[in-house]
Amino acid sequence: MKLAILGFGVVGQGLAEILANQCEKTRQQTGMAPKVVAISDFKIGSLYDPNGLDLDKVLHLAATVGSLEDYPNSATLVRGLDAMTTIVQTNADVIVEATFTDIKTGEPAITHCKTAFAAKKHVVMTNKGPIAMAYKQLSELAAENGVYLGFEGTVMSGTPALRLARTALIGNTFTEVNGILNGTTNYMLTQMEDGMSYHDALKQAQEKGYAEADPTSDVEGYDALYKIVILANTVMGEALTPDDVERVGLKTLSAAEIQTAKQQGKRWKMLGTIRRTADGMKAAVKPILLDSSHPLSSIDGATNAITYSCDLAGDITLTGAGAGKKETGYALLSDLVDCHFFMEENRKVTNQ
Ligand SMILES: NC(=O)C1=CN([C@@H]2O[C@H](COP(=O)(O)OP(=O)(O)OC[C@H]3O[C@@H](n4cnc5c(N)ncnc54)[C@H](OP(=O)(O)O)[C@@H]3O)[C@@H](O)[C@H]2O)C=CC1
Ligand SMILES: N[C@@H](CC=O)C(=O)O
Repeated sequence: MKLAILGFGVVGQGLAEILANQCEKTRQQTGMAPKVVAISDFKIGSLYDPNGLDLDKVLHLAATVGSLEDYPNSATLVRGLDAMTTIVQTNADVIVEATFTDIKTGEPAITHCKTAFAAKKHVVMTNKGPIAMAYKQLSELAAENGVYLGFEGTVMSGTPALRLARTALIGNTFTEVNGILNGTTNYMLTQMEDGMSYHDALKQAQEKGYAEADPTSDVEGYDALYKIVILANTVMGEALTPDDVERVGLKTLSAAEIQTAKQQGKRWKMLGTIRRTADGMKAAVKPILLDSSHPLSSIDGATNAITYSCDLAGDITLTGAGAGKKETGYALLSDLVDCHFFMEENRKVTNQ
């Protein structure tokens, strides 16, 4: 499995660290032996070596100088390829899409996916744009081209919120889904309950690698809205679009309201909700005041949680990291393992 990583920020580096340190363990467990052949990033630079890149050197340069310029030259090394050229002209068979999530168009990541599929390359991604804006089209294109499309990290980072619903809970109809789906705002709310200012709490969330490149996406609720749309489309089988979701940002909540709630033993949470009703699907992302008895009220920091209300299995709640370098890198690893099994299955069918 030869990988090209598009976007080498928090998440791209999170995956590279896991591959550099724990690849042997994964190989023993699954038989998967990935090699990173290309990295393409606006900020840090781009490298391609068809024989594979030295991840320890790449990660050292990223951490110390924030540039890949000093990566050693070799007869096979190519520098400076942009994302599209990396997809089309390298020998990578799996594209890892970890560029920024554009909340208006989902581009250029949607085009990255389409280009990869046309070139018969698999895609795994944490970028929410393509799945929120074009899931149906992209999943159909992937199927037509016989390639894998993985997107576990788009909702709740490395906590397997999508895989749980799409595999372990199969056979249920989800009547309602409720979740704390944004790590940044939950982290901010937790800090603000302890008296920190809105701006300091946001700054800390950014420093910890939780926030989007443009944190407006987190605090105004767009990031959680995208996740609600992804859940509706990929788990509930409902073609909801971003315009179908009511959205109220965190800024509408004052520090005084957060403190008053605390004194009353209650907590404000940015809650994402999708409900099946007699009038169709109702979806929203907004601050909601929860009693301490509510199952989602005790969720602190960058932790996320989701409750699937199932017609057969009842209410099932999953809690875990909603953001972070290692955690989101792990989400990509879990998709790569799934992709590896998909590739193995295809190989078997072709050889029969
Ligand atoms: N951080 C997290 O915990 C999580 C993040 N995600 C998603 O994963 C993706 C990556 O997040 P994260 O790593 O935190 O973001 P970062 O901003 O840390 O890294 C993204 C990197 O991609 C570069 N980039 C942007 N567009 C392109 C492009 N077209 N071609 C090449 N490089 C590009 C950026 O450069 P520049 O800065 O110059 O634009 C930046 O270096 C996002 O879509 C995010 O929504 C999902 C789950 C959790
Ligand atoms: N910015 C997002 C990152 C994960 O999707 C968040 O804070 O949850």
